[in-house]
Amino acid sequence: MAAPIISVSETDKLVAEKLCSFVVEKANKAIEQRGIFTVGFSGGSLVKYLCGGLPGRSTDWSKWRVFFCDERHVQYDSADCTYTPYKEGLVDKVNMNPDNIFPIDPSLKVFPGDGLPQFDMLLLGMGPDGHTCSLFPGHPLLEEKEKIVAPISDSPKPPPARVTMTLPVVNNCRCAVFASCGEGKADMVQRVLEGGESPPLPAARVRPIDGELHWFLDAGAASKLKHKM
Ligand SMILES: O=C(O)[C@H](O)[C@@H](O)[C@H](O)[C@H](O)COP(=O)(O)O
Repeated sequence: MAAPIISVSETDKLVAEKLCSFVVEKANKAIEQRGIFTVGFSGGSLVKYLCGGLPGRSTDWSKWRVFFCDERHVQYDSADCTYTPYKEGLVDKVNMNPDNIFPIDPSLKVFPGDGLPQFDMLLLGMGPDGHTCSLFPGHPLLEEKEKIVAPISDSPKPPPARVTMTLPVVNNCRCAVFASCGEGKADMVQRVLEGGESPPLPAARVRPIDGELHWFLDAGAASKLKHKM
């Protein structure tokens, strides 16, 4: 398991800029090597970073396949939906074929465990409690080993009903990327990256087995790290 590669930028705008350059660089390498780039998006601030920074970049969007690390169990027209702002803020803007973005189907109830998919990249956020995807501290889903996607009905972060990738899928990716900004995340970033807690916080459990792990932070979120980058 590779050690996390931490990049600190002064502001969240610079984080988004650096993050999007990194995503496109990895996408173009994947397309060159395997003809396709499979990526998972998360909700929260990442929507703003990616929709703000990806349109206009030089990549073959027809080779992208977009999935979701987690999604709220709401209809597509709900303000809580993660898919819709990406559809409007990225897919439609770059004329990506809508057939190449795979929203969670809210009508599905069971997510049978298939073979473990390997994503080229999973783009993750971290909540103030150290959650990532919809995997929350102390939640039994953290121990899920069979399902590749699982429902949760008691998310402490509203809305309560969500579906999420599980850790076996997340840790099977080629490259896991966190983007976290703001002083409000500083304590948790320090605990996740330097705390070595047991049991580990959800975001600290993201350690791709054969993949890379990157953290893009702004100065605020990195301000409590003891080992300055
Ligand atoms: O749909 C969601 O709620 C997200 O997938 C969630 O895991 C998010 O990434 C974190 O809560 C961080 O969100 P912020 O970066 O906005 O704090």
